[in-house]
Amino acid sequence: MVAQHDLPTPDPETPLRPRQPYRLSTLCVNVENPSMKDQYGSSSVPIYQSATFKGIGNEFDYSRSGNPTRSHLEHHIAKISSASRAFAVSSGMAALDVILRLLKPGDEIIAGDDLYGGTNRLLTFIRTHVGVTVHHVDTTNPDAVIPFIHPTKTAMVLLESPTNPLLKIADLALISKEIKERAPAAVVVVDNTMMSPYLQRPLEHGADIVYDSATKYLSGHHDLMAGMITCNRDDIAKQIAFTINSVGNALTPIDCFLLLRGVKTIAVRLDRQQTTSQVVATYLHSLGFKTILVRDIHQRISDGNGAVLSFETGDKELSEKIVGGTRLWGISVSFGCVNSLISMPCVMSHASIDPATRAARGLPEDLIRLCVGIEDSSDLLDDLEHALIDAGAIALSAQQNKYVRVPPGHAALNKALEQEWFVSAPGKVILFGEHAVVHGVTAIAAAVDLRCYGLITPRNDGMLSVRFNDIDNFYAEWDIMALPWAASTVLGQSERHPDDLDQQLIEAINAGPLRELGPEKSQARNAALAFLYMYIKLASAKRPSVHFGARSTLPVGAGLGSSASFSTCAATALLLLNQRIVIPPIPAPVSADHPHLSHHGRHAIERHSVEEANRWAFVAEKILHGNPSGVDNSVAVFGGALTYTRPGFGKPSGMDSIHGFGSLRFLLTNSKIPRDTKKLVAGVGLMKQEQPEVVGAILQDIENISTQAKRSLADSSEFGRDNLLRDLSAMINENHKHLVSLGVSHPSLELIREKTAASPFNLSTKLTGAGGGGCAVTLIPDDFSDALMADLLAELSANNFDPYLTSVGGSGLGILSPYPEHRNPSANVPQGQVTPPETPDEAANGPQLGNSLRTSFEVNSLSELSGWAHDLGKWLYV
Ligand SMILES: Nc1ncnc2c1ncn2[C@@H]1O[C@H](COP(=O)(O)OP(=O)(O)OP(=O)(O)O)[C@@H](O)[C@H]1O
Ligand SMILES: C[C@@](O)(CCO)CC(=O)[O-]
Repeated sequence: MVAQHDLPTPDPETPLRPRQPYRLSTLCVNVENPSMKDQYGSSSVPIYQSATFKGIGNEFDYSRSGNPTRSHLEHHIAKISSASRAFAVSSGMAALDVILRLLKPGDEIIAGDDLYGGTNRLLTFIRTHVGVTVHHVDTTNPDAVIPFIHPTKTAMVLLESPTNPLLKIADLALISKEIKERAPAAVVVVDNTMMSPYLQRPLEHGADIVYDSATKYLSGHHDLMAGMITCNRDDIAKQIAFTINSVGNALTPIDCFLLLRGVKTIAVRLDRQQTTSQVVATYLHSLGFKTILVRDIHQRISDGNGAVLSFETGDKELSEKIVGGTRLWGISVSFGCVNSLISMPCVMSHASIDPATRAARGLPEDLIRLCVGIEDSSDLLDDLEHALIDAGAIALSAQQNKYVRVPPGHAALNKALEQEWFVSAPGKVILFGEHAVVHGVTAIAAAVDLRCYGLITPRNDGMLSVRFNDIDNFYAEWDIMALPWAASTVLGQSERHPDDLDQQLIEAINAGPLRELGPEKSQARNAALAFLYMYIKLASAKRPSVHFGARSTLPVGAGLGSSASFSTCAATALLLLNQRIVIPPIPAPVSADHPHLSHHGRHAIERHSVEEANRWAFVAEKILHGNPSGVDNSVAVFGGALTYTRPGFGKPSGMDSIHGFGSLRFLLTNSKIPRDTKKLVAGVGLMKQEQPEVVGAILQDIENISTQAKRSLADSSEFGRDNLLRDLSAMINENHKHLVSLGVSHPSLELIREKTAASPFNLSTKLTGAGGGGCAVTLIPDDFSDALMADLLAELSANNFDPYLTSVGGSGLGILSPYPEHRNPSANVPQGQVTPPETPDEAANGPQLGNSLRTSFEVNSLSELSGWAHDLGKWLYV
């Protein structure tokens, strides 16, 4: 029914091919009004920015009563709304106000129960000030409306369909018919803002008056406020024109111009917005969020679903996080703009409805409303996904290789930026193949029962800090914004670190945050460099303010892989913080008798996460060691005992776990001679360059030892325990000799060898790790008596060495479970605001967070550390 204001369809050129009337999307673009031709033929309707018009008895005299730009707009909106008349006023609420002035005291209104908050507010006002009765009814059910219809008193029925934000649908056609039959004088009024005339024209379905907040889809750009009223009844039109003229709330000429301009693109905007909102709804639905979509009856009445959708998260606080975490989706009330918007109706657009009424009307407090714009749908999904991840609403499941919804109760656990992450990794002993492994030879190594621990604690002051208790209690802090971000090449969220270190970033860190650390602080400087390098590479998007602390029960720099276990802790903590790895939601236990996470937490970290941790630990090792083989970090991450062959030497590489190692007893003796792995490794490299044949032969011999040791360990049950121990002893001596030839022993290590080899001990010893000092490893036969051992320990201690009996092959990387049900409530964690006794000055230590593990972590004695960590709760291991 667009007859009166239809664009003239040209006469048929031939009777055989008559022209069709223009379709709606064409009508939307053509704003011409044949009866208001512009005197200059302007293509765009001019703005008649004039309050008055000269002359007597002309069409326009005063802009409150009429203005040419407004007439043009009203003609156009009537045309696309199947209306005979349209009126432009200053806002959607002004439109409703004008319509409600049709009522008189004693009249009754039947209105929906899920109305826009502003509509409710105005209805409440007229109820109390005008004496009109308002019945709120579930208009999705026409049967619920009928009992409230009074043949004479019902003066108006006010409908929204779909409703905002619950998208409830009213059968406009059926309700209009029922009303006309039962209360012929009542007018049916529809708020069509959610649809716009492009998608729904309620006048075609029996409504008497339709109004739109033209601030939304009609204009489309959120750059004006306007309301449109359309109708087909002259009697009503006359009253509306009278009210607008009397009240003076007609739309200004410039806003009429903007609205005319905006409406021309409504078809393309809404077509795209609808397509994208379908994509977004499908995405949210696939993640398992309760997503509200328009459907059913609506299909019969409208031409589309619109571009507003809602979803529930199950947790109001979580919803607030998601809404606050988007960047492309602007947090804003209102909808219908070319830009996408996100909001929480209960705290924003519908906050004016009291919570009890909201609850009674079924408006969930956690509901998130999405108003889809015309941006690229991939960008919108990407932004939404980031917000869901950051809020902890979804998490990566390596098993399913996709993001999955985190059960609402557990969402808080994955708020990685807000919680502490406590990790640990073991040191290692290399039995065969150190140094040679750098040059492609297979090494045999195992985890020892001494560990490094790393703790990341959130700060909230834009600072980043580290404390290395084991390195003269080193503490440093930096302003995060002042870190050399510009020097770093950015890595995508799932991108791997390239093989080569970013030298530009290393130089920038050394010249910037670390510039004041002289050579005497090289240990702390290197550790801080590795940490800052990974922090900048991994945190470029979020830049969280945190404190990182590392402590080790391992001797630092003594050949037991302290750097690899430190690297593993720092890398893993940063990966967890930045959600590059996640601890997947715990599945519900199958039964009380078979809870998950048994097996002492083993295999509780997904493979993909473990490999990612190992890759980044290797990056840190490169910073600390220059040219590491990767054996140390692989043991620190995977634990157990393994053979390791570095890639790139034209033979099979990788690692294999070996068994039979765990039953062996070793004595580790720290010579306490400081040395530098980086220099020692570089020294062997130089020797290889200068004497390739000599070194080549040594490397080949070490390879033979590793191969034979591996075979002996694998076959030990067949050849007997005694043979195994004898073979290993011989190979230990032989491997050590080769290390001496490579120039990496030290007189103190030779002394340890001499002492342990002497009668009555008769033991085999070799240096382990990089040598040059550090530790020696001695194989202890099964029949070595306690008394002999006591003598040996006394002898070594008397020579100022630190002997230590260890077991090997234990757990690799561990992460303290983030799930509260795994935490030990009786663990010694201080409550409330705490200030460590040794570090009273907040300025020098950063602010302390309540209930943080940090204080205990830093002040516990070294001997208490591992017991305390163990008692905190369940540790998840590789
Ligand atoms: N607990 C720790 N806290 C801070 N930094 C540490 C810690 N443990 C190791 N590091 C870093 O690692 C460096 C020690 O690495 P180095 O390679 O010299 O010893 P190692 O790893 O124990 O020996 P190897 O590599 O021969 O097994 C330290 O100088 C420091 O930079
Ligand atoms: C010396 C070395 O072989 C072991 C250091 O623990 C170096 C390495 O493999 O990276």
